Amino acid sequence: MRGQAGDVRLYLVTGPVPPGADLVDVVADAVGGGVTTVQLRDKDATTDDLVRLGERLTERIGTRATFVLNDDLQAARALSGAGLHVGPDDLHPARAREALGDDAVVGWSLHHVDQLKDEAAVAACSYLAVSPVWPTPTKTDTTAPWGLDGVRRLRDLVPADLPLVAIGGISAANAASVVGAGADGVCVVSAICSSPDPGDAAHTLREIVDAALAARAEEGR
Ligand SMILES: Cc1ncc(COP(=O)(O)OP(=O)(O)O)c(N)n1
Ligand SMILES: Cc1ncsc1CCOP(=O)(O)O
Ligand SMILES: [Mg+2]
Repeated sequence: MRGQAGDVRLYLVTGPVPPGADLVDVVADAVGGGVTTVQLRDKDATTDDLVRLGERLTERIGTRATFVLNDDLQAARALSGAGLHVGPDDLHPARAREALGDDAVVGWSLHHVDQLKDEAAVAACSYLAVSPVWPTPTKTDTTAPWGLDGVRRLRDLVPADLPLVAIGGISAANAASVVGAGADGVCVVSAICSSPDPGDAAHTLREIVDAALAARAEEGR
């Protein structure tokens, strides 16, 4: 059972915000600008920290965006309705599905094409993520970047009804090319979190993604 992916068109993964800015305000502005899914990611936070911050974030976001935790199943379980994003070195997606139930959003990063041979994992997921498309200073411990050819290759291999998002080095300058290559949504950290105006950055990205999805639909792809 895959659960519902929710709307993955513009997917914000949290990261460092400029000095003096509050992450909750940044995320709220970004959701106001058009972010459809928010992932709380802080590799240094404890489960308690994540739950406390998750409560503040979900209170501000309400039902305007899907909310997902990175890596931490316990934190996801503590936050009603939260989903979980895992990678191949984390909890297996089928275990996350069992723990969170049929309706939860469960996402899985694709680092290697061989991961698609794990049918139980793919079947448990609400979406898959091409990770990373390009190298990025935001996360340096990645496997080799897929590039746009990798996005095309994975879109051909992943079941057509399973949303495929893309992450890593994506900005307003290249988001359309990622959607053109077959991604159903783009995930960003710095393009929004490092922006002096996160709401405007999200609005610009959302317009680009929506236009690229519409162009793809018109071409019948
Ligand atoms: C949407 C999305 N895609 C990929 C990742 C990376 O996950 P992972 O490979 O497990 O690496 P960490 O984020 O845990 O460092 C992601 N978090 N979100
Ligand atoms: C969390 C994560 N997973 C793969 S790349 C990445 C970071 C993406 O950050 P940015 O959008 O700033 O390139
Ligand atoms: Mg992980």
